[in-house]
Amino acid sequence: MSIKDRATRLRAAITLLTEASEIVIQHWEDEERDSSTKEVDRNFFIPSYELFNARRTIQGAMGVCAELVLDPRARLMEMAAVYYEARALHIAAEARVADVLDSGDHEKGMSADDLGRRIGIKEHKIARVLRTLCSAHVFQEVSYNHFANNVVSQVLVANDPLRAGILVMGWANYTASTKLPETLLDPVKTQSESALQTAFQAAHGTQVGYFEWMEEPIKRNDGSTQPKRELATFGLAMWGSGRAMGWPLYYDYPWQNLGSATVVDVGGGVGGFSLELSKIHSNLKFVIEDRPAVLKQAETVWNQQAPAALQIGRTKLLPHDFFTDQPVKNAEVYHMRYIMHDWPDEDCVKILQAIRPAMGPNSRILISDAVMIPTCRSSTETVTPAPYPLPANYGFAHRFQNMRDLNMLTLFNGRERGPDEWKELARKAGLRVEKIWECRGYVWITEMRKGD
Ligand SMILES: C[S@@+](CC[C@H](N)C(=O)[O-])C[C@H]1O[C@@H](n2cnc3c(N)ncnc32)[C@H](O)[C@@H]1O
Repeated sequence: MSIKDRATRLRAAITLLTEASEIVIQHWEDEERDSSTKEVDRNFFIPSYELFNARRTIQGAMGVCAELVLDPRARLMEMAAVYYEARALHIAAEARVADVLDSGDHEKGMSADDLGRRIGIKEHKIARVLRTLCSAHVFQEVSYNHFANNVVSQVLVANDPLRAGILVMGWANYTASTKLPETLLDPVKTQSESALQTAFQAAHGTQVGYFEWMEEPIKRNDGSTQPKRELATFGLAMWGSGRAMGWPLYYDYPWQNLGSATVVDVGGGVGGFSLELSKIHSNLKFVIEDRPAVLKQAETVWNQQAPAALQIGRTKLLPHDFFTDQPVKNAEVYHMRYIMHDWPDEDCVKILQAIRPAMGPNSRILISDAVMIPTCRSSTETVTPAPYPLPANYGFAHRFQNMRDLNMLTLFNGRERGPDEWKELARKAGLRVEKIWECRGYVWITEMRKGD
């Protein structure tokens, strides 16, 4: 790239940064004006489309600046070590550091000594873990060796679902990721599309799939058994990551037009998606389908959060294996969040084919998963690309989707899919993609209808 091209790209990125920053500042000012009348809960905040675009533009422009301005060798070395940031966050979540700091003096912070004593980690070690996170703008060091929450770490306070989401990424998933390089470089395994020949099986020394493995109890030395921590935490983690990454799903699909329709939440887990949706749209009815062990947890969650829904039958819990015929016929919605990305194509087609015969003329399948967009531009784009000089998918703003895609590859030989891949899956199952609903977050909704 010539110096002239490089300068043109950098200037264009800075112009985007400046313009998008003004939109963000305008939004802050509007929010400050409104704050006297309504309080904003950060957990449930949804940006306007303008703010959403400004945010991803800023993130994308930061990526262009990193590419053009930073020393490439140093950048690669930094990237090779970035998993330590994830480890540091994991430690902070495991030890509930955000909650402990919240119980102390918010202005002066808590000394590493005091914090270390409370959480059982030696003082200089927790200080270094937290300083790693402070450099990444999570937590703040208010004076030397004194730490407090910042606007980012504050969202972890009293937030068990979000904490669970972080822990699940850091336990079995992280361990599995250590075997991804050798699994991809193995001449046999690299050709496999099987959910039973992945880095996950190699790392955990098992023959079974992720969900079955989770349900296998751990044997204690005295011969007794205990459930895996992943099993106890997974449902909560899905709820937490759904709240963190997928809140716009409730607003960017016209649920309000569905009246008193039935939403069948296929593989619905503890029903986190349905629970939140039920609070916003009070006429919708729900059937949550999953494996029996998970539905036991769902019962506990619903009894705590919305007991009346179970009592009056507005929400039903139905054990169901989604590879077998869908038992609820003619529902308006068959919804699947974070299901299809867990499975290779062949299995996804089977899951869709098992629903299709139950569908009536007004039924639709709604798939809540990421929609992958390549970094390059093409002439047949179905999704509006980011402005020049950003990569078509906003680059840095698409990194989490790419990381999740690799997480799916690691655990299941699954994948996050792009528009053409969704169309192909639908076609193979006798369905068609009606519309991809672009939501203001990491997860979008792909709507499928019967193909005929
Ligand atoms: C990634 S989680 C998503 C849970 C839920 N949809 C959500 O978003 O919170 C995948 C879910 O699929 C369920 N699952 C896996 N295999 C299944 C099967 N054969 N039949 C029904 N559910 C299954 C798991 O128990 C788990 O709850």
